[in-house]
Amino acid sequence: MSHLSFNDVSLTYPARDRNGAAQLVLDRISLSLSTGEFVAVIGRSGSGKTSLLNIAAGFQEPSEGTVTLDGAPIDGPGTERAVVFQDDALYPWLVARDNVAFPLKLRGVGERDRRARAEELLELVGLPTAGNRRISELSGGMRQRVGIARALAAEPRFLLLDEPLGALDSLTRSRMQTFLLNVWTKSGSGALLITHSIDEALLLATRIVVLSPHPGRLAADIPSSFAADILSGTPAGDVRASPAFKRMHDGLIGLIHTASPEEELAA
Ligand SMILES: Nc1ncnc2c1ncn2[C@@H]1O[C@H](COP(=O)(O)OP(=O)(O)OP(=O)(O)O)[C@@H](O)[C@H]1O
Repeated sequence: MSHLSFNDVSLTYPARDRNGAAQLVLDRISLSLSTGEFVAVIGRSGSGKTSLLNIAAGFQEPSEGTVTLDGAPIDGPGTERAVVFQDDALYPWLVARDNVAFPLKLRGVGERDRRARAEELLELVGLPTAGNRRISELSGGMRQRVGIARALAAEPRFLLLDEPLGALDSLTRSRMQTFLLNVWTKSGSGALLITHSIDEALLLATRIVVLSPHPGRLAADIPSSFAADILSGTPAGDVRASPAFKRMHDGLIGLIHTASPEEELAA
């Protein structure tokens, strides 16, 4: 089992100009994520969710504290942590298969092996016949699946997901939530999901972390069992309709309220 840990992580952005003030965005965050866990981070806009993910990805250095992978400090991006963004960021000049195979090419995997692995991954994400299709011929949901397949190609220990379903229509988003849950279970990785949707956090996560804004502080870290219900076959609609789900949903809204009373709530 692997562990990705934030140890007393703070982040301050410098003042934008001479008259501005430096901005403390994350304040002493300590949080650990293991493979086999799915942690969703929720909180008001500006609470530092994306900054937290960027630090885990190695795109942004913390001002204080460290992020460690199995005890060793990370000092930049690495193939053991794959990132999926809201915007799929695929290479439009490559067909779907070559997009998925790209990280393998970087690793020096031979053409035949990368092709076979890319086909396997496309099958895993439910696109067994899309290998030769151009990115422009794929729907938004299909593109996100290709993006997820590409993220899985390097066999990362952790998937860092920044609103990966945020740009999809609500029907596609619901389908993709169940899909993402299944792919995550099969991959054996750990997942860190940034989402604006409390509903999505409840359906997918084994733990829900709430950040309070200005500066971002850890307001709550709560276990959740609805993802296990979905994985054992309960339809998402039934899970959502259960009194326990509604109670937890209301509880999280209350928590975000308490953490940021002056602001409007997430949907
Ligand atoms: N590169 C940057 N330079 C200066 N300030 C930044 C930078 N990136 C983000 N910020 C500020 O840091 C704060 C946290 O931003 P961040 O994007 O991490 O929050 P978030 O919770 O993900 O927000 P949202 O839900 O709106 O995406 C915001 O006030 C933002 O304006």
